[in-house]
Amino acid sequence: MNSRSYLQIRRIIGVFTTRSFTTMSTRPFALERQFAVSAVRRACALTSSVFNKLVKNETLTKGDKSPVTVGDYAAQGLISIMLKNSFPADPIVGEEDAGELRADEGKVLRERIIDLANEALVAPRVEGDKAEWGIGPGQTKTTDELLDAIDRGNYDGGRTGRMWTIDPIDGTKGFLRGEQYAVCLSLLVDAQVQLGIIGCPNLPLDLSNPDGERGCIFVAVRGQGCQQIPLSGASETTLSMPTFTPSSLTFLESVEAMHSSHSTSDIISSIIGITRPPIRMDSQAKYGCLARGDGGLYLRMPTNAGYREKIWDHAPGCLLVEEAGGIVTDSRGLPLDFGVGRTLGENYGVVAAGKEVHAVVLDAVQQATGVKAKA
Ligand SMILES: Nc1ncnc2c1ncn2[C@@H]1O[C@H](COP(=O)(O)O)[C@@H](OP(=O)(O)O)[C@H]1O
Ligand SMILES: [Mg+2]
Repeated sequence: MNSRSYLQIRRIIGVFTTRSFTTMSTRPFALERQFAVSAVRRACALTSSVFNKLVKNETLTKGDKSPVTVGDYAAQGLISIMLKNSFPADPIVGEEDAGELRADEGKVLRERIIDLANEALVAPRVEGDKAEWGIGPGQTKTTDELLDAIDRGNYDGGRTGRMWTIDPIDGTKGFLRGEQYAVCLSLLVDAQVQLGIIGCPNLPLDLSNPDGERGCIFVAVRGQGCQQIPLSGASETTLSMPTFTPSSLTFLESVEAMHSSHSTSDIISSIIGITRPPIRMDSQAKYGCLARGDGGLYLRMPTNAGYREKIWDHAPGCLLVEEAGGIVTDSRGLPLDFGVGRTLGENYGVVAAGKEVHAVVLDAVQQATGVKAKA
């Protein structure tokens, strides 16, 4: 066989295998999963670039949150543009809206955001990316198109139909500290999370080796398990939560004591007999870590009775843990309800743990907080 016909055969095989994976797959939500991995990978590259350009190399005045604002808007714009091209009928519950950017005072931020979003949109396509998603060379968008895309995140949520949630930079405080943050996306159908995905550009693949390789995507489709995909391009692994005894648990919790009461977690921990110090980490990276076996327990105990948890802060992570074999409830033992609207409604905290220990932990949570079990 001459080299030309060999190359032609290789091309045909290549086309056939790509098509058989993307369009002939019968797995539910196969296209959505492929899309979500592509969108989150691109958004992770964007947020890493924001960190390197605007946080690491600029002297920020204390309290200056502009880099995270730029990253938040640009990443939501990027994902929303891709969603509009891919699943145009699906509404979006996104953390950001473009109101402030449209005002004259928003001009400087707006220009930075448009540049960053366009830079991310035109980056070359990699395996799994589709041109029809609006990505690749030449796919720049105008300012109005991007602002409109950001504003597509204003859906009110609810109990019926398909909808996506976007948290473009979850763990904004961790992002600014150069620690953990996550790009989070989920697909809900009739208030059930069917697909959850979070990209964690700074997360060590192995928490016990913090100087080792960093950066991964966690993805789960309901009924299809939870996988970890290294951002380096190495192949994915399926995750399952190991079995813990109550006293062998280490609990994961927020770095910010305003987001989750450290003192309540301490009381719960001593009731259970946990002796190890907590792993404190920003963002939904906690759910991904729990799914892959780090710690065994994630506690989020309310600090402010008036605060309503947002659905984009929990929908993706919740499915990751459930698909890895864990249980996620509130402090009453009820499943998190993603059908109330943009928030989880009444705030009763989050208790995420392995099947074997969840009941013991829940009992300790109820003793410590006085919250009553479900009727
Ligand atoms: N008082 C409060 N109680 C609980 N969560 C809060 C809160 N104030 C803000 N948050 C949420 O906590 C998220 C971060 O969670 P964590 O502490 O686990 O990193 C924030 O997401 P953003 O960083 O996307 O704004 C924000 O939505
Ligand atoms: Mg968030």
